[in-house]
Parts: sequence; structure tokens; C-alpha cells
Amino acid sequence: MAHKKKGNKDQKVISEGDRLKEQGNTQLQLENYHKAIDYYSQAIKFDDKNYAYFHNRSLAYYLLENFSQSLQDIQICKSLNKDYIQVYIREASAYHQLDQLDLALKSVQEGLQIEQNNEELLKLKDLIQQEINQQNQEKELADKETLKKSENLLSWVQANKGEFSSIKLKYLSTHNRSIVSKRIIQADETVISIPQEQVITLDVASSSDFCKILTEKNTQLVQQKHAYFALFLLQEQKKKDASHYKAYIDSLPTDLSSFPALFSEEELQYLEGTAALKLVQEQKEDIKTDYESISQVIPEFKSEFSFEQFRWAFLCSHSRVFGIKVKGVKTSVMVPLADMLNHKHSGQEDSEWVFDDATNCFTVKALKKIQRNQQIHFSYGSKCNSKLFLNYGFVDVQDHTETIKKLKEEERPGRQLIQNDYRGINYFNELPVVFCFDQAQDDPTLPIKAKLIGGSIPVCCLTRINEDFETQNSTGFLGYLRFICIRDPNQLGKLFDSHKKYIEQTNQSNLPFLPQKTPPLSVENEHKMWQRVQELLIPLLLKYKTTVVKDKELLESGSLSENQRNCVLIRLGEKNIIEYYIDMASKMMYLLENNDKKQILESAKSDPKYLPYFHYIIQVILARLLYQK
Ligand SMILES: C[S@@+](CC[C@H](N)C(=O)[O-])C[C@H]1O[C@@H](n2cnc3c(N)ncnc32)[C@H](O)[C@@H]1O
Repeated sequence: MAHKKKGNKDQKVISEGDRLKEQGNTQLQLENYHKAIDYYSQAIKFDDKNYAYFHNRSLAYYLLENFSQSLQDIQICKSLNKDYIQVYIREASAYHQLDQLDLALKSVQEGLQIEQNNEELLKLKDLIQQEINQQNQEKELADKETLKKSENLLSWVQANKGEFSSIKLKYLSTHNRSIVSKRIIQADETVISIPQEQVITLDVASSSDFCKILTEKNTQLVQQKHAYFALFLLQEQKKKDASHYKAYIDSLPTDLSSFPALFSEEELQYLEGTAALKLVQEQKEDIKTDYESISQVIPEFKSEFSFEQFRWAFLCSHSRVFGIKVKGVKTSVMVPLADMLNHKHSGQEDSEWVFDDATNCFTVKALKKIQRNQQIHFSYGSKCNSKLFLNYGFVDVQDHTETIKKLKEEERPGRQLIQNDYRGINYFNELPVVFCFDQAQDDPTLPIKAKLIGGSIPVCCLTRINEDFETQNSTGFLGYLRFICIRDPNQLGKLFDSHKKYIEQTNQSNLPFLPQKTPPLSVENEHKMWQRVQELLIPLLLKYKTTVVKDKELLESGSLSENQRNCVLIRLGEKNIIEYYIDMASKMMYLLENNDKKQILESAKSDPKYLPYFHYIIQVILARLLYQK
């Protein structure tokens, strides 16, 4: 009810409701939207038939990005004043923000009947129509059957109390889907929540008939986890309508031709000479071995499921299993719908997953504010490109400059960043390198080395290096080579003594020395180490059939298929790492041969060719080796 203020005749009589509305308007202008809402709500208490109060509160909610409340208020406003044109603009905008495009268009059309040339409505009409057209085009990317399967998946998740109201599925290509925000999602908001009953844990997979037999017979499989998930998927698929997981299993991608395990011989030729090719061959072998092992123990498995079916299920598992803790216990899970999220490297992702023990749901949460119509990503973990290629069938070509910069800043706060500290995309490539001890009979250091590392000399060692000498694996690689190159028993003795001291200080008896932790020891040893780097890596470079220049030309030519392109990106990534270390080795050997500290410092500071190695030159060559000789 409106309460009029008593006052002087000449003064404008203003109701209490209007006074509160004015206060609300002032707060709105100051962008204090919550306070504005408070005032409008008080005004509504005075007069709940005043359309303006509802309109203004709707606007405040809109500016707060609370579009459902904004819509509610504007609809009350509409019921009080159908002729007010702002009603239609706000209603259409709110529906648009909530991704209800048909209803948004309907509001626009209603508004245009009142004011056919209203510019705001005409603009909205264009925008909404464009989005509807785009959505229709995207749907055309997938065939009807695939669309139906996606719809079934969403209905099944919803019927089982899964929550995903802020997102929708979007087709990027026939077989590649993504998850896109329907509306603005605030940081920390739950994006997807899937109850445990819909999640396939490793325990659930292991309880399937075939897996039980394998466990009972203690059958050893090469990749047991993925084989178990694969067996589960195949057995559930066979149950058809009787399977609780039918909608999920139907939604799994049928075409995995981007996975290297399914590449043709012609496609695999693009990987010739690469370490990645070995990984692909090993994976193919693993799948075959597991298929045969299962067939031997369970003969009906082979008659029910072909090798191709098993491979499909196995690769589905590889590309869709999450590692997670459920009630404090580490496990692996397959999660309907949440497994439609695509990957971005850690640091660039906009959501993360957890198992929420309180709600018993697998939960995806926004890490930051996500705008409407944005693809949402989470990180599959800090995986290098060869792992992504092998297990997910894609190569990450995002520009990681900013991520690397952030990582480096976190690792070494306050450190002067130089060009090398945040080189671009190749950082996320890795190269496996195998290296061996020299087994010269007359080497007096060998028995001491064996003792120091707590046993015998390993035949071979394997590490993975990347295009940054400061990452843990790369420093470990260089440290190990320093250790292998020691020939002076005195030097080894010193290392032995300092390790003994460390053990005493930390009270950890019997702690073996880790060769990868070997620090720079002497100019001579360091020089030998770089020589060894070259001896190891130059032969690897010769295995590739193409040069870096040729690979770059191929990538730029646009003539490659997606799979061929991924192969070229992988082999180029490997070659870049090798060339980086060969180049570093020759430059560092040159400096180590030169005793002039002043000149070395000058080169590090001002010669661009030394810039990528600035920290090594200053901290290792100058500080540790030349000044502290
Ligand atoms: C867990 S699924 C994600 C959903 C998948 N797009 C789908 O349609 O089912 C993993 C697969 O998505 C694709 N994918 C994920 N992240 C990608 C990325 N950053 N670039 C290209 N493909 C990606 C790859 O095909 C990968 O095997």
C-alpha cells in the first residue's frame, strides 16, 4: 500500500515508496547493487503494485548478473504494466543471458509490436537470431543419431539428480564435443555435479564378471586399470537396455581415428625416427598382450568381443579416466558428462574437479568467472605433448608463454626473468633419453660410485628432458651425466664426504646418494658432461628423416591432415629439444675453455646468443666453477 507523505502544498508530495526507490537509484548509480536491491525491496513492501520498483530491482539484479531474479522481477513488472517498453528489453536480455534464446526472441517480438523501431530491441533481435543460427549450424556438425545420444545422456544424468544447469554441449566437429557455459558462471560455482551412482569407479569396474575371474585367477595384465575399465564398458554395452550406464556408454565417441594406436602405416611414417613412435608401438603391443592374456583365461571373452572392440574400450578408458580421491582413498573413475570437458594445461584451465565427500558427488567447480558461451576446460594434468598425443589423440599447440612465466615466478620469487624463462609452446614437449655408465675395466671410480649409490651400477638410465635446462628432469639429467663423467677418485671422495655429512646432519642412515643431484664439480668435469650431452643427442638427431626447416615448411603449407600435422608437431618438438641441448653444449664448452671471467660475464649479459643460458653461465660457470675453484 502506498503511504503519502504529509507536507506543504507547494512541495511535491512524495510517497515513502518513491523515497526508498530514489535511495535505491542513488545506490544503483554508485554500483552498490545489493544496497539498491534492499531499498527497492523496502519500496515494494510499501507498494507492491508499482511496476517501477520491480523494474528497477530487476535492473539491479541484472547488473549483479543474477539473471533469474532479474527475470522474475521483470515479469511481475510486465504484469503490472504491459505497455512499458523497458519490460521487453529487460525480459529479452535476461532470457538471452540464461540462454533461453527462443523465449528471448519472443520477448523481443512482443516489444516490437509496441514500438516497432526501438533500436535496443532491434539490436537484441539481431544478436539473438545470430546465436540461434550458429547453434543450428553447430548441430548440423553432428548426425541425428549422435545428437540423440547426447540428449539421452543429458536426460539420464538429470533423471539421476546430476546437476549441470549452467552448461550445454557444443559440437566442435562430428566427433569432438565440448562443454560451454550457458550463462555467466561465477568463480567457485559448481558447474557439474554427478552423483556417485552414475560414476564408474575402478571398484565398480572390477566387480564385473570378467574382471572378477581375472582377479580370482590373479591374472597379470600390462595395463590392468584400463583393461578392467575396458572389460566393464564392453560387458555393459552388451547388456543394452538392461545396463544402468547405457546412456553413458552410447555417448562415448565411436571414432578414435585420431589416436596413434589406430594410425595407418602411412600416417605412422610421419613419426619415423621419433621417440614417440616407440611409445605408440609399445601401446599397441600392450593392448594386444592384454587382449590375448584375457582371452587365454576367459575363452568366451574372445568369442564375444573382437580385438577392435577391446581396443576401442581400452582407448576410451585411457582418454576419459580421472585419478581422484573418494573419501580419502585414491581411485580412478569414469564420469558421465564431466568427461566431455576438454583439456587446457594447468594454469590455463578454468575449472577443476574434486569428489565432494559431503554431497557424494563428482564435482566440477569454476576456478574463475566464466563468461557466457565460453568453452570450459579443465586440466588433464601436467602432461607433455607425447602423452597427450598417445593417450588422447591430440597435441597441445596453445601459447604457454604466460603460464610458464607464472610457473617460473612461483618457483623462484623475486628472480629476474629473462627471455629464456618463458619461451613459448615447445616447453611442454618432452624427450626420453637413455644413457649408460662407462663400464671401462680400468676405471678406479666405478666401485666407489656403486657404493655411493647404494648397490650396483645400473646398466642404463632413462630420463625425460625438455627444452629448459632448469626443470627438475633436465637438471637431473645433467647431474647424472656429471656423476658418470667423474674419473678423479679425489673428486668422488669429496662427493662421498659431503653426502656423509648430509646423512649425519639429517639423521638418515643408509640414504643412498642420488646421482641426479650431483652438483657442478670442476671445469673439466662440466666440460666432459657437455661433451657427453652432444655424444648422446647428435646420433638421435640423425635418425629423423626431415630437418626442422622442412617440418616448419610442412606445418605452414596447410597440406597435412590433422593426424599428419600432429605427427609433425611431435617430431618437431623432439628435434627442438635435441637442438636446444646440442647448441647449449657447444656454447657452454666454448665458455668453459675460456678462462677470462670478465669476458664470460660480458658475453652472458650482452651477447644475444648466450641469453637463453644466462642463469647457467652466471650461477654455474662463473659463481661455482671459476670463482670458487
Ligand atoms: C575426456 S574427452 C573430452 C571430450 C571429447 N571432446 C568428446 O567429444 O568426447 C578427451 C578427448 O577430447 C579431445 N580433446 C580434449 N582436449 C582437447 C584439446 N585441448 N585439443 C584437442 N582435442 C582435445 C581429444 O579427442 C581427447 O581424446
